[in-house]
Amino acid sequence: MSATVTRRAPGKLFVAGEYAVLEPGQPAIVVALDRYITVTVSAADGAEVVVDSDLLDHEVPLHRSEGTLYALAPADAEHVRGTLAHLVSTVEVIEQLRAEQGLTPEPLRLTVRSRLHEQGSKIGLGSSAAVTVAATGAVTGYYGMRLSPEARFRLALLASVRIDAGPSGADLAASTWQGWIAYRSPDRDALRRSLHLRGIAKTLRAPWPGLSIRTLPPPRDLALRVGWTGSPASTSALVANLTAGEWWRSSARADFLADSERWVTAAVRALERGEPEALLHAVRAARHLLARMDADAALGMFTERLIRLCDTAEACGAAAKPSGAGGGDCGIALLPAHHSPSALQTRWAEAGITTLPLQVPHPGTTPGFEEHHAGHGTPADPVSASQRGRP
Ligand SMILES: Nc1ncnc2c1ncn2[C@@H]1O[C@H](COP(=O)(O)OP(=O)(O)O)[C@@H](O)[C@H]1O
Ligand SMILES: C[C@@](O)(CCOP(=O)(O)OP(=O)(O)O)CC(=O)O
Repeated sequence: MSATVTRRAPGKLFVAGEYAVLEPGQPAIVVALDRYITVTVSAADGAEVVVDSDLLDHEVPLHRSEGTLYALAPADAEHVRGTLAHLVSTVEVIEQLRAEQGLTPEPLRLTVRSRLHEQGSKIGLGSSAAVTVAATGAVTGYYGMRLSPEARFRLALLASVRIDAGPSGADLAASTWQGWIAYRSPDRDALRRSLHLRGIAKTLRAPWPGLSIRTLPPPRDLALRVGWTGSPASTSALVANLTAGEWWRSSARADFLADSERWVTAAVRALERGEPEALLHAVRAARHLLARMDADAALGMFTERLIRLCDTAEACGAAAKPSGAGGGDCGIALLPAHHSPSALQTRWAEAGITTLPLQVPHPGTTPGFEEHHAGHGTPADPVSASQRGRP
């Protein structure tokens, strides 16, 4: 009998700095929420790797060839680079790291259960990050690799970058450390090049200029409320539109980045100093900045429903904004303690917005994340970290 390892990782929302954080070194604030994806790894039977995800109606058996996973059944090939892409890339990255150290892979069975979807539809809390972080923890745990949270975060970002160097990784940081996080992204294109040129271990150990991750105190005297528009949005389509458009190459982008840095920094300072009024002001400024960018770039971030979500929350005394890429998904409101959450919930319901009953989990208390630590620079050396064949 082999050991079974289970890890869970939470979803997240952006508080400020979305889009700007795509630029290496630009800051954002993200927050983890208490809806999780759980990944369990055990010994596979009948195939080298078997994936059982609740996004598919059947298990997918895979085989390995030179560090890459392939579907055994031709009909499953689309899933390997589609629905299962994040899981598959995570396993490949970890096994390639082990291969660089002369360690052979084991038969693996991955079982994935998500609370980040409702009736097969994502609710906009970052399921790709949660599944990648949970799978990184479960697979490295199964292989007996004792890695720091930063090493696991870096592995998760490399798994993500192999699929698409676009995403900033802020969601992976929130999912890894939980609580409120200040994040600046590394250059993901450079990481991708480094993976090709130098392999996994050297890339993990190298400095990642631009990357910074810091835990923040939660806001004082303000409640975070989450409103769901009910319509899923495609982050990758919105980001692709923005980066392909004229605005991306205009001077307006540089102004946007400077203003975003200013307001995210103000929000970070307000959190650190426990100044609710300053935080509300910064969140409102971040909303208006995004609205201007949206109009200038003709992006489609602020849908009618997201505007209603924000305006209704403001009328109830909160500061509100869309969270993340927009175009649907969720918005957030920071509601001063002396205002009624039930009044906001009622007004949101009248405006067609569902209040999601979410809380921010306390950092470090969730099984699977041993430390409440976020740092800069290089992680604990993942290569010399103790590794066994199987626990
Ligand atoms: N339950 C799950 N099982 C396997 N993979 C998942 C699961 N949930 C999410 N994923 C991965 O995350 C991807 C969704 O990412 P994305 O479209 O960016 O949504 P989100 O905004 O929720 O992150 C899926 O295509 C899949 O690769
Ligand atoms: C535009 C962004 O800065 C924020 C997107 O945030 P979302 O929360 O919309 O993303 P998903 O996790 O895919 O739901 C892109 C990024 O940071 O990668």
